[in-house]
Amino acid sequence: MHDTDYIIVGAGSAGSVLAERLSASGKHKVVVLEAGGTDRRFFVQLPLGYGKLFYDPAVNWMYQTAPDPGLNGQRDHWPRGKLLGGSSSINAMVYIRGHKADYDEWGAENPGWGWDDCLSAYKAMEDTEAGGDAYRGKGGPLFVSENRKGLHWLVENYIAACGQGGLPYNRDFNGAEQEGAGTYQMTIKNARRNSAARAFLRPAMKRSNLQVITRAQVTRVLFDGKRAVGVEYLRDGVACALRCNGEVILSGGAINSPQLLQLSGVGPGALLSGLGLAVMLDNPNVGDHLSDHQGINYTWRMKVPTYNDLLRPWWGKLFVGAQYFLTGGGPLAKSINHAGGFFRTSADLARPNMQLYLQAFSTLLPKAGERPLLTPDPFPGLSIGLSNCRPTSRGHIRIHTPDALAHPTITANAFSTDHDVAEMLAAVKYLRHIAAQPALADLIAEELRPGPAVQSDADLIDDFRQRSGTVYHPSCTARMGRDATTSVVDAGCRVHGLQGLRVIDASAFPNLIAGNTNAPSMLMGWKGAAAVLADAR
Ligand SMILES: Cc1cc2nc3c(=O)[nH]c(=O)nc-3n(C[C@H](O)[C@H](O)[C@H](O)COP(=O)(O)OP(=O)(O)OC[C@H]3O[C@@H](n4cnc5c(N)ncnc54)[C@H](O)[C@@H]3O)c2cc1C
Repeated sequence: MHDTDYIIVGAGSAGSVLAERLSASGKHKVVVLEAGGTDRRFFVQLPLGYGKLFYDPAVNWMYQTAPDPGLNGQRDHWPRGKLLGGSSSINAMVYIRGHKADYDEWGAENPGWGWDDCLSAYKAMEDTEAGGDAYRGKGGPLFVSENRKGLHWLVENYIAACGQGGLPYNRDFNGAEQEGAGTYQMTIKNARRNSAARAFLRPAMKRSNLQVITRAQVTRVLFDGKRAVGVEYLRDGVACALRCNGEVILSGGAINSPQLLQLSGVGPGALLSGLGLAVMLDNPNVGDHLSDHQGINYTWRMKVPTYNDLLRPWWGKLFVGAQYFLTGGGPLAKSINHAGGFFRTSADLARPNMQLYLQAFSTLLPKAGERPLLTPDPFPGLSIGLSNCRPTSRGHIRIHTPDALAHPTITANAFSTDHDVAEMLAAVKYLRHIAAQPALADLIAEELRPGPAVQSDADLIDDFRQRSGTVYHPSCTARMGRDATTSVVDAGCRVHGLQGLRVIDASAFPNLIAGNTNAPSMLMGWKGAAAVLADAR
């Protein structure tokens, strides 16, 4: 007998939920191995601290993609959380579950993953500030803030402009309908980030049957025949091994889970043997089907003050700091995206294919020696961003060395299909359509990016290839499916062809959902845990 029943690799969105669920009964011993460290850091807890985590290697894997022809040959920066809570500890905290049709697509091939099943799991998971109803849960472990108070006043103008432009107000994107413009609900509680670690892992860490080991990077899954029996990991440079009685569960996220499978001999056989690795299972789907949302911001100089005027000067920083600490309010207590929406680029579409983000500030001009995106501009600026919901471009994750500490090659292949280019072109035109409505147009001084000179289709396309990038939702790299020739795990998240090994995180999404991916990653943890426990009986 070994010291633990389950080993969970990664304490991110899915791993935190899994750890809580698997340890809840007290019957099972669970060990979580997390490559990063604690989430008890000021800028992790402070909601608007988000910007400070973007390039911080202390909490961030800081991946870079291979040069991407779809982005004019540029490499894209891919932040991923490397700490308790994983990416839910560095993300922008927007809480979106996706469109119900996304889940019906999941369920068509994977029993138990259709909308009705996923809806009841979401409802059990949630504690929605706005109150429970047919679509929303109340009393669950995950508090979701309503985010209706203390918003920047330009949110009202934005929602009014969308209405004038034909996109009506929607009170709850996670309710009956996704389409419309409105405010985003947030994983923020009492003015602090409500990561999966805070909502799930930390309360469970009080249990004696759950052990969380930080700064422990798993480098390989150990097998006995075709059964996973443990892992090897590095902790402070020391090689360690851990074996389990039950199962090994990979929750390292959409980049690391396929990387770890490949390092363990599970993946494209020719690639692995070419690197001198023994092939445990030849499955070319491991690391394949990489899906991600691409986004771009349009930015305007405004005639009226925005958060730039408050967040840039020293006196403004002092003011918002005092406001936060004395009242728990103000811009520091919120995400950068107060509002947003979902729209269709063509009336013929059955459901929205684009997502909007309103930011009542702009970050076009980095300070000398500073990375972009960190400092508000020295003039009143406003940005509206958008990202696609169901891109057809697919990339892949592949190791290029047996060195487990090296980052894998990320080939994003952004905008590599005509479909994705055409719908993004229609979408950026729609942004200008919204900005041209009186509720916003009367307040706009000029368009700064891309600027009025960019008008032709060719120039608009070149602009988004030049300026767009990931909106941080890589998924599907160990995708779920019935057929082992097109997928990696089955509907119970079990790796096809092996025993005792599951992948439970965003890599296991059968398809990318329409919206942000923290909620569905936690859903993976919630429903994945139920599958593990069902098999333990
Ligand atoms: C900058 C940013 C902004 C985002 N904004 C939003 C948003 O506003 N709303 C939203 O819904 N989603 C957002 N997302 C996406 C969302 O947070 C992720 O999709 C989700 O957190 C992924 O969950 P996961 O469990 O798959 O992986 P993660 O949460 O990334 O967890 C993986 C964990 O495994 C650990 N790990 C990896 N490899 C190993 C290893 N070998 N050994 C041990 N541990 C390992 C990692 O350190 C990490 O803690 C954002 C993401 C980022 C990066």
